[in-house]
Amino acid sequence: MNGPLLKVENLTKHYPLGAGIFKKSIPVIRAVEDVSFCVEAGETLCIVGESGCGKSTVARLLMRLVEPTGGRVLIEGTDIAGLKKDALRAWRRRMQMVFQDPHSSLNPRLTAGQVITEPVENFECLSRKQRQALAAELLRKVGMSPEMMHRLPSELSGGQRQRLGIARALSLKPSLIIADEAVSALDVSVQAQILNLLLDLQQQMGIAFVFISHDLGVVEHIAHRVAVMYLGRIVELARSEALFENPVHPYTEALIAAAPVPDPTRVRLEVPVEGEVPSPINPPSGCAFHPRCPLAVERCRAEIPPLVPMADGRLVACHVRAPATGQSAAAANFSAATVSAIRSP
Ligand SMILES: Nc1ncnc2c1ncn2[C@@H]1O[C@H](COP(=O)(O)OP(=O)(O)OP(=O)(O)O)[C@@H](O)[C@H]1O
Repeated sequence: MNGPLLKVENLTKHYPLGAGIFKKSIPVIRAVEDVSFCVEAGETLCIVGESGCGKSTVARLLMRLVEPTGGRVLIEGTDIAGLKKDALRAWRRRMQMVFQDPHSSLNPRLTAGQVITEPVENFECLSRKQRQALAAELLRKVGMSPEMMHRLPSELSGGQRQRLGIARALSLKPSLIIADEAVSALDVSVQAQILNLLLDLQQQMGIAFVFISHDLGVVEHIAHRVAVMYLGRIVELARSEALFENPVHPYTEALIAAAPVPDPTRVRLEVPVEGEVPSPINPPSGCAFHPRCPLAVERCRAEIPPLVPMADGRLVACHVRAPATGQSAAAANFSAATVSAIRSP
């Protein structure tokens, strides 16, 4: 395969606030603004940021559950917006989603076996025997006993329900799984089991993940690369180790400073982020982070900083820490191309 599995170019989503008849310009919620990134086969890209920064909207745009206001999503080079019925169905097999709340995302009237085989049966007819064999195989794959196939979701624990959601996502042998806060509702020990299961499945089946989380501990455990979002925009995109060892954007630095430190040898940064996330209806001028940023200068109030490539390949949008030079600004104008430059090996 040439090029990345998933390429997102300048993706934008604005939700109109009402439909005023007399107003020429309707106010909008700027949920996602000019977001670009790629995901390689077998890679995990985590998207992090505070509540409301647009993470779930990115997930919904990737799955084409909502239409973008601008930008494109390409799977193996094909723009999903242009796909017609059959091609869209075929593409949907390749990308599956695992949701935060396995309880509400599983049909309570179907047995675990039916939940697992339902997506496949949308594409092909299975005999009773084939259904049972598939359900048993996938239950084993996610560490559950095949006997569980006769249980209803309400008869399973939270961790078992999330395993079931993963088994269902695996049934179509996807190349990419979008996991939106997939472990947030679980106890810490169950979270660790599910994360390790996802890592094992990635190794066995070469699945790529876009993993959305607000929990930096989880992200550090599983990410190859991390995109940090603030008020709809990516402000830093870097390899995971580099990001956690040496965050460059002041917002990334503050997020890491505010996270609990499981490793006692790591020195906690001093200034956690203060203040509220501003409204996405009327975001601050220039860099949206400037009202909360200890480093803000006049330029931050006036100009939106472009994502600029740094010496180690990461991308940072900050006038102070990553000022755009003539050359880097030219590269940043082609942000999608720039993002491709730091694809995983
Ligand atoms: N269907 C919608 N209609 C209007 N506004 C929406 C809609 N969906 C999301 N938003 C708004 O878009 C912004 C981004 O929301 P989104 O759910 O993507 O953020 P998030 O980072 O996933 O937050 P959380 O971690 O709390 O789920 C928020 O201001 C939200 O209120």
